[in-house]
Amino acid sequence: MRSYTIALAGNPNTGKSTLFNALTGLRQHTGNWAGKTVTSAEGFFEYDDASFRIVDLPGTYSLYSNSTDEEAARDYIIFENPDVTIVILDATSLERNLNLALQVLEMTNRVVVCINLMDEARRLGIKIDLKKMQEKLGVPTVAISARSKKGIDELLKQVMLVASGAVVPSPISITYSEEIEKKIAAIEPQVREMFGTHLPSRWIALRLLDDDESLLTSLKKWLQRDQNAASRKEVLQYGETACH
Ligand SMILES: Nc1nc2c(ncn2[C@@H]2O[C@H](COP(=O)(O)OP(=O)(O)OP(=O)(O)O)[C@@H](O)[C@H]2O)c(=O)[nH]1
Ligand SMILES: [Mg+2]
Repeated sequence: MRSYTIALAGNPNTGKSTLFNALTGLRQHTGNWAGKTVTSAEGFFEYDDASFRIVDLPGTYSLYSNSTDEEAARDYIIFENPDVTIVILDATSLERNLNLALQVLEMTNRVVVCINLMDEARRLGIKIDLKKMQEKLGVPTVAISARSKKGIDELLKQVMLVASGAVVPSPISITYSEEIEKKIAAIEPQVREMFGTHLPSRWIALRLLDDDESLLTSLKKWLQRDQNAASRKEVLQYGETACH
């Protein structure tokens, strides 16, 4: 059976845990304030002959290093490399929520945008042009009401397409000022040389330009872990050859 990992990212209070519970049958706490997710919970479900591990990340407004929540969510998306990141947006405050979506899209193209609380938006008379949003963002975009479990099937269908590689999204790419773009162009090749294609080099170059100390620490840890993994592999290979 194929198995995939999904991360759930989004602003606080957008219904991530409600969706997580609907998919896994678990009971992550939900609700205003008291229900805030503080650590990443994980659960499992099956869909279309595949098994999915799903990680409910803490809600964040951004993925810069403003808090341990933001660092945890950022590190998960960058270093754990989930097959799909679902970004959940609150349909009633899309403008604010899209900020986080754009940040995730700079980190990975394996994203499905999920607009939740559609029932609430409808009640408030808010209309959302899904097709246009999908065109602009460049990734599959679906609308759901997690609390009443509406739209979940379509969401899973899109998640499966991205997870399996049947759909390879090409997200909107943000162009910065000439000055910043020049600096990115100078740094990015070195970043790529150091981290290969495992990590998003343009995004890392941007964070380095921003002097993101916490990301630097995480990158060092990752390199260490990676080097350890490489040397473990070498030892194992050596052991195997020695045994034959
Ligand atoms: N009307 C409506 N309310 C919803 C929907 N989905 C979730 N909610 C409500 O929104 C509130 C927040 O939901 P949670 O699932 O706890 O949100 P969260 O994103 O996990 O929040 P954090 O863990 O703080 O980031 C709860 O009161 C939910 O019942 C929905 O589709 N419609
Ligand atoms: Mg939660």
